Amino acid sequence: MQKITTADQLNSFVDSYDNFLFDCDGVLWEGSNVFPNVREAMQLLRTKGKRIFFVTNNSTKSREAYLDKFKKLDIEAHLDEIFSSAFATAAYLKNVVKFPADKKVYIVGMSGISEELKAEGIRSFGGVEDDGARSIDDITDDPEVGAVVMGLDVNISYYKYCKAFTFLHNHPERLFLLTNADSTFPTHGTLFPGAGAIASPLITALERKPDAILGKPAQNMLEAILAEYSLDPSKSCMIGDRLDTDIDFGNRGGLTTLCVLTGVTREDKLLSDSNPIKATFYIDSFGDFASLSGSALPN
Ligand SMILES: O=C(O)[C@H](O)[C@H](O)COP(=O)(O)O
Ligand SMILES: [Mg+2]
Repeated sequence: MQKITTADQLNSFVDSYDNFLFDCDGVLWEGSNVFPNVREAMQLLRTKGKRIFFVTNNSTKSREAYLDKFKKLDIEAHLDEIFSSAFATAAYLKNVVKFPADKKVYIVGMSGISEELKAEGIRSFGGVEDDGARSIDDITDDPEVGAVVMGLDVNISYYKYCKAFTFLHNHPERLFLLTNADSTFPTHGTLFPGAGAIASPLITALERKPDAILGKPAQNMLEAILAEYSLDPSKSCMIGDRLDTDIDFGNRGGLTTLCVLTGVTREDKLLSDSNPIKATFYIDSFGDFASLSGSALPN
């Protein structure tokens, strides 16, 4: 695993690939805080004619909402470049499961999931509608439920767990899907519980594992991107901050991988003998693409 620290190493790295797939949280930004020189680094790649894709496990926003975020943060992005675990989950229900029209999905998560399901013509309920303090007294089963989908939910509650449990307990025929299983969420200058941590209480209560987890490292999104854009994996690089999602995702797909140290992974963890997931390369930050090549803004 080589650390990129010089202009020559960076130029040789960038010139070796045509396509760059970016994780978002922990690579480009933390919340709405764009890391230094990210805009300039992204512009450098686009100026060199590189194909850019964004592949996020964050299911709280739809692709449209992510496009708005990119615009607000002044980072060039196009809708067909954006892939999220909410999108992957909706596509899985539509194209793989062939989810029946007379069934609906109960969501524990945020608007990204309901909006992507709606875009695929799949009926859903719950999500942000169930936010706030609610009584569990009136929770009953609903025979129309065909699946429960869980993702990062910053407004999680016992009420939501009870509803999801009710729809899945003693109903093995109903699908239990996670948009992603990230253990932590890099935000507010620290780490908070992630989507995987949010799902654990329900998994424990049900004594049942999810039927599918659609985000990275699952290959669903990568297969969709490679096929849709006829990308050559050997000329493609996945850039991420989490080893068990981003880097594993790229390694499994035969891509080169670059780990950045601005998110959840620390250099000592990355380099430790106990770490089973190795990246091809690593770098302190994606913004170093600009600072090393001399196209960074002055501090
Ligand atoms: O808990 C989560 O959902 C993840 O921490 C978060 O969404 C990761 O997003 P990504 O780093 O894949 O953009
Ligand atoms: Mg990340």
